[in-house]
Amino acid sequence: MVFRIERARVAQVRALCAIEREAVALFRQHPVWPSYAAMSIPEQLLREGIEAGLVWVAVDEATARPLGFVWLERLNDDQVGICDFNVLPEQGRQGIGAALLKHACDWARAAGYRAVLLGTVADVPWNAPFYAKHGFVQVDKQDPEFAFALQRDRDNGFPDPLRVFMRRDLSAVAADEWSVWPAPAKLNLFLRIVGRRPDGYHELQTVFRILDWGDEISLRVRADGEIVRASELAEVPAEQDLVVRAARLLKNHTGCALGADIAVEKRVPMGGGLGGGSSDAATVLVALNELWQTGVDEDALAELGRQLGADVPVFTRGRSAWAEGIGEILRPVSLPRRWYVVIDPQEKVPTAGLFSAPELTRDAPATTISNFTAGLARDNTFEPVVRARHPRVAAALDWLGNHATAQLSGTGGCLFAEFDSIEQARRIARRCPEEFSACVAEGMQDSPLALAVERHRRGNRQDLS
Ligand SMILES: C[C@@](CO)(OP(=O)(O)O)[C@H](O)COP(=O)(O)OP(=O)(O)OC[C@H]1O[C@@H](n2ccc(N)nc2=O)[C@H](O)[C@@H]1O
Ligand SMILES: Nc1ncnc2c1ncn2[C@@H]1O[C@H](COP(=O)(O)OP(=O)(O)O)[C@@H](O)[C@H]1O
Repeated sequence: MVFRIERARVAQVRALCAIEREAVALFRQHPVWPSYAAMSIPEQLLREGIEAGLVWVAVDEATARPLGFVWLERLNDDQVGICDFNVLPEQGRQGIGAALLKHACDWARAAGYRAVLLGTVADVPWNAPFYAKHGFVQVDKQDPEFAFALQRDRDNGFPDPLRVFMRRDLSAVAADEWSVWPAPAKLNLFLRIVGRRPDGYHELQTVFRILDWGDEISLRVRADGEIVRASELAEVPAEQDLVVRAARLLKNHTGCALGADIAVEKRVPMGGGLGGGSSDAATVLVALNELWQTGVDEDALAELGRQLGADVPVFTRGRSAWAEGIGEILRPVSLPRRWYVVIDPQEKVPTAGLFSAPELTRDAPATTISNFTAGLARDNTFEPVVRARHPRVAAALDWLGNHATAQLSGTGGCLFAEFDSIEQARRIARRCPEEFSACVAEGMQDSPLALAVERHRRGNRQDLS
């Protein structure tokens, strides 16, 4: 069997759940069976894992049929856990499990995590002994970090003596190895155009909320000084790609002699008003500044970002913020913990075209942070223009508007609604009509990029000490 490992897709959720049922059936004669038989993977959770890029699948090279998968979860800023891991029993003994496990651990290390943890069954060869063969060591299960998992076992009737927890430590990545960095999406929680500058650019007021969901950038330092894009992006030649332009800009600004290979895993719809391209650029600026050790400070990185696009500085600074000017005058705002259903109506909405629309309101009344915080400013100046010009976006706004307060992000076409709990958001996302796509994301105070920078720095410091 020739197989390859790739990131799982949402369309594979059912197939992965079926693999889990088959793999679990191996425990039919085992004391854990009653608790395993009663449980199955909640499809929505697996779907969210896939959207977060935390699930990898082994597929048959010839037929693309899924043969096994591994699913990681973030436990805290420095550790990931293996949430689930299964290979079809008929495909055992071909190295599929070992390859999946290696892939997941390699990714965690490249993302700066310091350890992978898991809970498994002590006495079957394909569980604890398999992990031991791949570098995992048993840890004290009375450690408070496992209290939650042990309680869950008790609730599910899992026999306690058969449970073991294991851990594999990871070393920090060197600059000439691939490292991975998040490029989170943003929402505009409101957006008003309050004026126009002599150069034609529009003055706006907005609140950028950074999400825990977005693209992923892989970087590897090159000694030859070249900037090389190692992934394809539909309709965007390498020279115009914001990630290449960001790397060149930082290189020219600092005179750094090093180069970089850059690969982008795109998840954020392009031109959707979620700032995906801007965030990719910001991540390249911030992460290369770490890897090249060029020491550019936060203000100077934001200024470089501004040269690439109005939305870039909020991502380099890495905090949800109130914004004015063309989006570059930023003030951090403290926002309550909220979850969002983000809908992609799958319609391209051109930003420049909307800014030049004659019917656009360009003199909306300016508001204040306290009005926004009091819930008095939730409008988006572009919404009526986008509604009139883009019927699919209007239909998506109407659908979401039947369940919650629907808002356009940026110039659209993506839209969202805000919820007090993740469960409420999931309930609505599940009902999304097939012609659109929906995902659930949490609003962040600090950007996942800022957290990743801290994680990589901690890792390097610990390895040095
Ligand atoms: C309006 C926002 C809100 O987040 O929309 P989205 O792009 O996210 O939908 C952004 O500020 C957009 O930022 P960004 O997408 O980086 O815009 P840029 O590349 O700088 O500009 C694209 C074009 O939009 C127009 N433009 C953009 C920003 C602005 N404040 N006034 C403008 O008139 C200009 O014609 C410019 O050539
Ligand atoms: N790395 C990139 N990712 C996305 N878009 C890019 C990138 N580089 C250049 N672009 C161009 O920037 C445009 C706007 O991208 P994006 O930031 O995704 O949307 P928006 O500004 O609506 O939030 C895209 O349509 C594309 O032509």
